[in-house]
Amino acid sequence: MTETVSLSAVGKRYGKVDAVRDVSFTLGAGETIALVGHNGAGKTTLIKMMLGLIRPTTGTVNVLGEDPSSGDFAVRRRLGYLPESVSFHMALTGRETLSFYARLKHVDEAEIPGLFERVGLAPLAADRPVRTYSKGMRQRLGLAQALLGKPRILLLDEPTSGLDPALRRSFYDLIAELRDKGTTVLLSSHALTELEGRADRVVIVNDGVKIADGTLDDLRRIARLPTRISLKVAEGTEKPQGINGATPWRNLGDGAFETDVAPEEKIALLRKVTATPTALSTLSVAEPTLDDLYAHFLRGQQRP
Ligand SMILES: Nc1ncnc2c1ncn2[C@@H]1O[C@H](COP(=O)(O)OP(=O)(O)OP(=O)(O)O)[C@@H](O)[C@H]1O
Repeated sequence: MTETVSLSAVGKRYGKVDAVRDVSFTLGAGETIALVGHNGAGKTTLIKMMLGLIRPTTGTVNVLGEDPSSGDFAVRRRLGYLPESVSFHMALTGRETLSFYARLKHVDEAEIPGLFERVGLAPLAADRPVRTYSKGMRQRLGLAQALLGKPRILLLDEPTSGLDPALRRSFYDLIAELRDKGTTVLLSSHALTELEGRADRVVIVNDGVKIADGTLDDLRRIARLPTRISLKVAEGTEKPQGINGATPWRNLGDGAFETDVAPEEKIALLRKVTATPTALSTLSVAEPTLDDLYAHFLRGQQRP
């Protein structure tokens, strides 16, 4: 995978605050990465260093082969950024807003109508002042602004806050389309559940330090959290063999049972309980969620 962004031992200190400490990771072309962390964990600071808006106190940042804070405009043109709180000039229309950013970025304004379509802002909305936009519409205008100039790298800070479920879905469809075209997409978010299955990789930061980095499967392997198996015994049948075995099951009443099983024992147990399929009326297997993994890695870091 072609590397587009690389951070090596990066640190950022604001006065007495160590906002980021010794963080290293790389991002690749066509990769969607979730940057996850509590409020104040250092996510925005990391994004601003990739944009060249602030310089690291220690370490180096490399974007498309250049130092983004060197003032080289060519690199910044290839970056799209959606800040956490988008604020536009309320008196300008959506179209005027995008024209303004297109001129700033030296991008051909012919792109603008296509962008309105792409982010689902109707042509009518384009000519209305931004003050009449809903929060979701402003967010979409922000995304259109970030997409100006067909960036190779998109840095999106909390991009789906303010979007309703339907808009979130269309937002992620758009992200998938961009990824297929080779764009690097970094999404900073607290909305862990919606990132599952959408981000190729997850980078977790806490208190300025990177505490985990990998695909969801990698993180599951490292965390070794149990899988929850829940089932219901079909009425009038004997309990399946696996329920009488060594595994401790919680009896939830009404024929329902659940247990948490270690990753390496999961398949063998499933084999046992499904040996007589007619003995079960329901069966579900829940792998640890990104929320569970996040909590696990935070706990690990807090251990002395
Ligand atoms: N300009 C600044 N001056 C002083 N401290 C700052 C500045 N910017 C950020 N910080 C501090 O650096 C730390 C990291 O902040 P940052 O905004 O990067 O976190 P974040 O993960 O983006 O948080 P959130 O999810 O709330 O946006 C926080 O303790 C914050 O108070």
